Amino acid sequence: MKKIVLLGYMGCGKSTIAQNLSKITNIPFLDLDKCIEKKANLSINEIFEQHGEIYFRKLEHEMFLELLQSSENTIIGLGGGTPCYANNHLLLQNEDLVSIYLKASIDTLYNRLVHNKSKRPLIANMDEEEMKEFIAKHLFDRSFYYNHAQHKVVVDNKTVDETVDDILEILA
Ligand SMILES: Nc1ncnc2c1ncn2[C@@H]1O[C@H](COP(=O)(O)OP(=O)(O)O)[C@@H](O)[C@H]1O
Ligand SMILES: O=C(O)C1=C[C@@H](OP(=O)(O)O)[C@@H](O)[C@H](O)C1
Ligand SMILES: [Mg+2]
Repeated sequence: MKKIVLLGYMGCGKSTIAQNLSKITNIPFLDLDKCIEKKANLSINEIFEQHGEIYFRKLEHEMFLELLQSSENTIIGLGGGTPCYANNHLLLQNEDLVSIYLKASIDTLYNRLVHNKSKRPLIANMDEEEMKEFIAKHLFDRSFYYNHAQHKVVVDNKTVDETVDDILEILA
């Protein structure tokens, strides 16, 4: 069994879907952000505030490598920016893993993130108008990296279970 890596923009459902996929498959799930928080003993917000984004990206790259190098079978939920720094996108094409881009539209992302921004330092201080514009531009910039995933699942208008089923079909 290969490691399963879920990627995509903030709010596309990486953490939620990884957790549910884990319940169904009995494959343990690791959230990259949670692993970074545990190792640094700081929340993602605190890392950004106290050390800045560049430092966070360094920790993120190191933790991604660490998780990939472990021999354990796992489902890994990345952070939204993980594929976009330190050439992490090239690791998505490694044959030892299955990488899946959870693709969501700007509207889906906006509707989820507008009520869920406080723990996401990149958008935490934006008003609604700013956020919509930011997501549109940022998603466009990042799509190049997300498109390095081996597989893509469109998540718009799907329940968690429906998205999990789509992933199970890829893994079958
Ligand atoms: N169909 C769905 N699939 C995934 N998440 C959903 C869905 N509908 C609503 N949500 C909500 O959207 C948010 C997705 O956030 P999260 O799983 O943390 O995404 P990510 O880790 O990609 O940032 C959660 O609050 C989740 O409850
Ligand atoms: O898109 C990003 O650059 C980030 C996404 C976050 O993860 P989620 O996508 O799970 O919110 C977290 O890693 C950090 O706030 C930066
Ligand atoms: Mg997450």
